[in-house]
Amino acid sequence: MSIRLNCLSNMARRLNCNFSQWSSRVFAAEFDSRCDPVYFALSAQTPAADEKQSLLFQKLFSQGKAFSVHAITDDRIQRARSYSDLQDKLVSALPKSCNLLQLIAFHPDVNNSLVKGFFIQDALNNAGTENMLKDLVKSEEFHLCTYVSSEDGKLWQQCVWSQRGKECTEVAKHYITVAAKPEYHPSLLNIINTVVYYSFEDAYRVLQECKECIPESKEVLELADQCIKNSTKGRFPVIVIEGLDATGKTTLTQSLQEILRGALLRSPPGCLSQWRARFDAEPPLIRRAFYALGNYISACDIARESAKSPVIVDRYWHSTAAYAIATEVGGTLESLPSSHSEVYRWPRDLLTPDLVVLLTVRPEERARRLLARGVEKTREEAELEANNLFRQKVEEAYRRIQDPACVVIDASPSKEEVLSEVLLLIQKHCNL
Ligand SMILES: Nc1ncnc2c1ncn2[C@@H]1O[C@H](COP(=O)(O)OP(=O)(O)OP(=O)(O)O)[C@@H](O)[C@H]1O
Ligand SMILES: Cc1cn([C@H]2C[C@H](O)[C@@H](COP(=O)(O)O)O2)c(=O)[nH]c1=O
Repeated sequence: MSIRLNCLSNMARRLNCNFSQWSSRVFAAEFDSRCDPVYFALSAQTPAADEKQSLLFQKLFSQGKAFSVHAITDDRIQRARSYSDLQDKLVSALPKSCNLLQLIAFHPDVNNSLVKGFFIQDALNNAGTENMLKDLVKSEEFHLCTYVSSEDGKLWQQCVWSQRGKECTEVAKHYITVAAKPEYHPSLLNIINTVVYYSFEDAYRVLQECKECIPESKEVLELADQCIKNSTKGRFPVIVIEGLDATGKTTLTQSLQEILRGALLRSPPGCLSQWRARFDAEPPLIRRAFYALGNYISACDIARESAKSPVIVDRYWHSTAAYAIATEVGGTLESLPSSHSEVYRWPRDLLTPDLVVLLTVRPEERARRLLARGVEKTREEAELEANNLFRQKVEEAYRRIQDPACVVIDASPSKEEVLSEVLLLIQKHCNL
């Protein structure tokens, strides 16, 4: 009995922590990934009704009844998974008349303060939508906001609903005001140690926290436990080949292995293959920790093999960080962290290769190669094809990673030409 009470009070504390700071958050609603989000804040005081406010209200509230839902538990694993579940539920359960947008809530300049959620505009004011959303908050992992206007329609308020016992109750109400656009896209607040991990321990900790809800984590952790920490390179060179899908990495790495009589490794390593699909289905916090640990396990193999021969690696840290950053950062290419941002730094405890080559291919040629190959695509690969902006973001993030930075090669020419150019680079950088 006392254990159950403890659990309940812990849960209340977890929920309260995010909730108590709710009214000091800024909100960003993403209407179009190519434009800036629409920012708003909350106020206990009646704000002045001016033109900026009415433009904001038009954008937010002219498309029918509006709602928002956020996953609010303090447990980061539970929050990330609840958000994913919420997305799936909303996509499948909301009526067609609803517009579903991402709505993030954050404290400007406070790292890891970002809470993800959704803003829903229901053009047909379906009564069922509100009931369905109220049902959702029953689980206590979420809270729901409804939006109401003053009688003259000049002001709007956000009402927060939370489950109290058997009732879904209104627990707070604030005016909505315009908020200034922050200096950096708010998604940058949650990059470090949320989608990009800079040490073995940080990635390891995430999977440890998942042991209960994802039993496969234990097996991945066991493999990670076996790898030697801070493994260092042997006397032979280590060459990493990076690039978007279908830029020719497999083709080139196989040729290099033959010519240099080296070992060919990849990240994530083969020993993790059986769990890859399982972790690909998890939210970024968990999925990216899996890939990060994959690099440390690969590093162990690289250390061993580079004592015997040159080592060629098909994808490594650059891929892990570039895909994570590009997926997480909303908005345009300009929203990416600036070139010298700490998000592009190399983890201090990860074995550093001698040379990293980034293969770039003209988009039309890449599309031709993807089509010619015709194998099954991951969701990300499909997105890369469909979404030119995402492709540019991944490639730009690759180019910004430092120490070691990658050497960019145009891999659009023939296989033979690409190979000889990379061999020249290897000679220059690795004394081979
Ligand atoms: N230089 C080249 N010119 C023309 N076709 C190429 C060249 N390099 C590779 N290809 C072809 O493009 C396709 C993709 O190449 P490959 O599998 O080597 O890419 P990849 O980068 O390893 O892809 P992924 O990351 O998705 O595994 C293959 O059909 C391959 O034969
Ligand atoms: C290594 C690594 C890969 N990914 C993603 C990026 C692509 O969508 C696929 C490509 O993998 P493949 O094995 O080369 O076909 O996986 C990632 O997100 N993070 C990583 O560290």
